[in-house]
Amino acid sequence: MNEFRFAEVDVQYGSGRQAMKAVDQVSLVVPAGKVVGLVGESGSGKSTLARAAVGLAPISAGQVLLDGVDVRKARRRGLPPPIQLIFQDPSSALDPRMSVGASIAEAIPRPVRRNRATRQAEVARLLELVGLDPDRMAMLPGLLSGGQRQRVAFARALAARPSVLIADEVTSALDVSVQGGVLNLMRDLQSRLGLSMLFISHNLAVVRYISDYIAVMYLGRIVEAGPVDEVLKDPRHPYTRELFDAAPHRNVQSTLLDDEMPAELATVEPPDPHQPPPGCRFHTRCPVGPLLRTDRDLCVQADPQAAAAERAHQAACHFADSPAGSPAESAIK
Ligand SMILES: Nc1ncnc2c1ncn2[C@@H]1O[C@H](COP(=O)(O)OP(=O)(O)OP(=O)(O)O)[C@@H](O)[C@H]1O
Repeated sequence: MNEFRFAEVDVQYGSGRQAMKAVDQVSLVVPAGKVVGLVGESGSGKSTLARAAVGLAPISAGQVLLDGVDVRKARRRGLPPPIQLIFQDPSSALDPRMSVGASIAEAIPRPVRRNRATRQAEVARLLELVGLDPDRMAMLPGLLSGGQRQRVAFARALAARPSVLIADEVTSALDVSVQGGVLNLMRDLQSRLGLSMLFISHNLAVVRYISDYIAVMYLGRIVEAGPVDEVLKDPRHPYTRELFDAAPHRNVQSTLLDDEMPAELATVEPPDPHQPPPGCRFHTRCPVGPLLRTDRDLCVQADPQAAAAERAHQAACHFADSPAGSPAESAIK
């Protein structure tokens, strides 16, 4: 089991004129035991979605479900949190004045934690699981390297025996030389423990390496999702293509429509998230719809939704299936 799902989730910050939906109607499935990579430019709402899953950002509509059950119910009942979020900066999860062992022990469920011997044994097991010598349990986190601290943060996350891990840019603050080791550890633990994982990263090569599926976020919405190789090979949303074009690893992108894409569009600032554009949110930056002059109104007026909720590879673009031709009926709400 362990199917993890965002069902039409909204997250709103502020109220009145300051109100802003950082996450808007997001539906996304992480199939049991699989990894979904979540990408999108800065400010698109990736971290907000992650934080909403663990109760750190306010869900104003929709639900986060684990095997069909609203995770807020488990939190209210005081059960061990089934979803664990690991941040970019491991220091935020570790108290610098607490030993590594004490930090991990704090997250161990009460029945195991209560007895000193079982607690120590569990801490040692968790440290070994993340490739650290159990002797390190007496050390303060400040004496460890960045990579080792991130491993301790994993151990602490795993102490609660979660079903789902959310990793938010977990390797981006690390030295390049240790990033590979930490990534391999994550992938190994995820498959060995059968965890479902949402993996947020700016690095497409890393996402491709670790993920089974990929979801692309733009201005609070998921605009494209599907099996990672399929989406990387044949991105159907113009935003996804632009994002991939900007990536240093050009082998992940399609050249579809490149000829029609004015170079300066890539530098256009994203719209104000307090006032997202009507219709398709990407139309102010999009090189496709506006070029097909007769259909421009469609992009400005109609909000494209991904076709069928469970379709394998989907893109929320009126022209997703027919970029140079007529609008794709199935993609229109
Ligand atoms: N606590 C908050 N209060 C108000 N607005 C917020 C808060 N946290 C984030 N935002 C806003 O919500 C939007 C989404 O931010 P978020 O950090 O989720 O994006 P992101 O895709 O994770 O970006 P990055 O890749 O830079 O981490 C942004 O416009 C941001 O300014």
